[in-house]
Amino acid sequence: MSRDSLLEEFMEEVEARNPGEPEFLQALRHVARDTITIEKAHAEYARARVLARLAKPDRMVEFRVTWQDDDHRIRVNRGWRVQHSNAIGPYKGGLRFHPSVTPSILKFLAFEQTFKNALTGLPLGGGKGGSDFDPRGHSDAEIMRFCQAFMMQLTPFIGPDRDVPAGDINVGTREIGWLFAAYKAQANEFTGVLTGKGRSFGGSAVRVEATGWGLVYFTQAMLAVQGEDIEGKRIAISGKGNVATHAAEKAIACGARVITLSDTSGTLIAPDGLTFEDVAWVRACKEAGSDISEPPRTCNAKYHDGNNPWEQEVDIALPCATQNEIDGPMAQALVDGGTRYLAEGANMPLADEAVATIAKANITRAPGKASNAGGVAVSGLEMSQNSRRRFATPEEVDADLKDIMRTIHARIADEGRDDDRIDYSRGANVASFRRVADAIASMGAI
Ligand SMILES: NC(=O)C1=CN([C@@H]2O[C@H](COP(=O)(O)OP(=O)(O)OC[C@H]3O[C@@H](n4cnc5c(N)ncnc54)[C@H](OP(=O)(O)O)[C@@H]3O)[C@@H](O)[C@H]2O)C=CC1
Ligand SMILES: O=C(O)CCC(=O)C(=O)O
Repeated sequence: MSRDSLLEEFMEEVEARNPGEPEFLQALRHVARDTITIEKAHAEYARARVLARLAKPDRMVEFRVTWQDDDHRIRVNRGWRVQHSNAIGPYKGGLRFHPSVTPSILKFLAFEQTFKNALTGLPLGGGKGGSDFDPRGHSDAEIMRFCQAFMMQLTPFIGPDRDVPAGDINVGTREIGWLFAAYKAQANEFTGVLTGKGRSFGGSAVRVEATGWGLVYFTQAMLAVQGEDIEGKRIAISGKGNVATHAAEKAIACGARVITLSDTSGTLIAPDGLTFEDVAWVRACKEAGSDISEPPRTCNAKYHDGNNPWEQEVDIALPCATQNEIDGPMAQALVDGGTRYLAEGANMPLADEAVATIAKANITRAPGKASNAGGVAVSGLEMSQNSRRRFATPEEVDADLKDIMRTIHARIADEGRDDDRIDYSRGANVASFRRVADAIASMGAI
């Protein structure tokens, strides 16, 4: 049977079992396409039915989150935790609070997380969770009460050796503090049950910066293969959150010119490059819950309506906002603008049509499960620091982060090398699949 026939047979069954879950099926298909023949060729993997097992999360809990707003009215949201796989370590992955959150989105994120975490080389399984709660328009007190109510429901399912959540969209250090306090009060124990904590109560240095910085370290490794350097390169970045702003700052510090940042309303375009002060203002907008439509007079950028930062002439694109943010026409705009490298800061930021357009144009593309793994890698280091009860310095953590990103690059480049080009996506899927599959195949039928 050809690879395509094997894939279609496999996907047909999975699609029948997961109707109405397009994001989950999209992520699954990418991984299955690269690994289905590996499973077939490896008797132990085939016997263990690794792909069929990974096509279903170990467990998924859904709960009601009931909380009270400032007017004492009862509000009701939905919450979930998807525990995808603990084959190589406790479930690990972020929490997202956003009105777009659905079971399909959390299942795709948890699925990707299992493979990403395997690439870090650390003992971390994969999970993801969140709620359809929209923090926009709510007071700080309301967001705090929501976090407390959410953790009331989540507490029985997590623990430092069971499942260790962290932040994701709209869940930053502040929310982790409120979630941690609620867990601590209910469980009556102080453990490293969450990562991304404040430094004063067990958080790791550099966790806040790690995803964006790691993305730049990975990009530098990709460029080095071609004998190039990030200095002087023009970079388009989407998003205005944690990943986008820290990637922007690190890129500027390395001598690159960051031409864009964006949010759901519009895009900042700075033909000569944003400054550190500009990025700090963008971060302040995110923290204040405001948009970026009115940059200060000192800002190097002009604001444009519409969230499309991809029409500029740049060397490198770093999508750092959300899944499927780049569609086919946006990808074509990147091609037309001369982009040669794309590294994903967000999880699955390219729609299928965009993946095909970027591949056809021979743009070197790093998949999020590799290029944005720096965040969860430092989360893994935070877990170790919590267990040892000893903390590393920012310099030590940054050195470890660099080392992890370079090692991920080297492993997946090795796995994805094809004559004179590297298919980083295939490399990442195959390298992570082997690690998870080896563990699953060693554990019998459970
Ligand atoms: N935080 C982390 O450590 C990690 C995050 N990621 C991934 O990175 C991505 C960003 O996460 P993070 O930075 O933490 O989230 P944040 O909540 O800090 O920021 C997300 C930002 O993205 C903006 N945004 C959403 N959709 C779009 C869009 N279509 N176009 C432009 N901007 C958009 C939002 O704008 P607005 O303010 O208008 O809503 C928001 O400001 C997600 O895919 C996440 O899963 C991956 C690895 C680790
Ligand atoms: O640090 C973590 O555990 C989660 C990071 C995350 O959610 C991600 O990598 O997408």
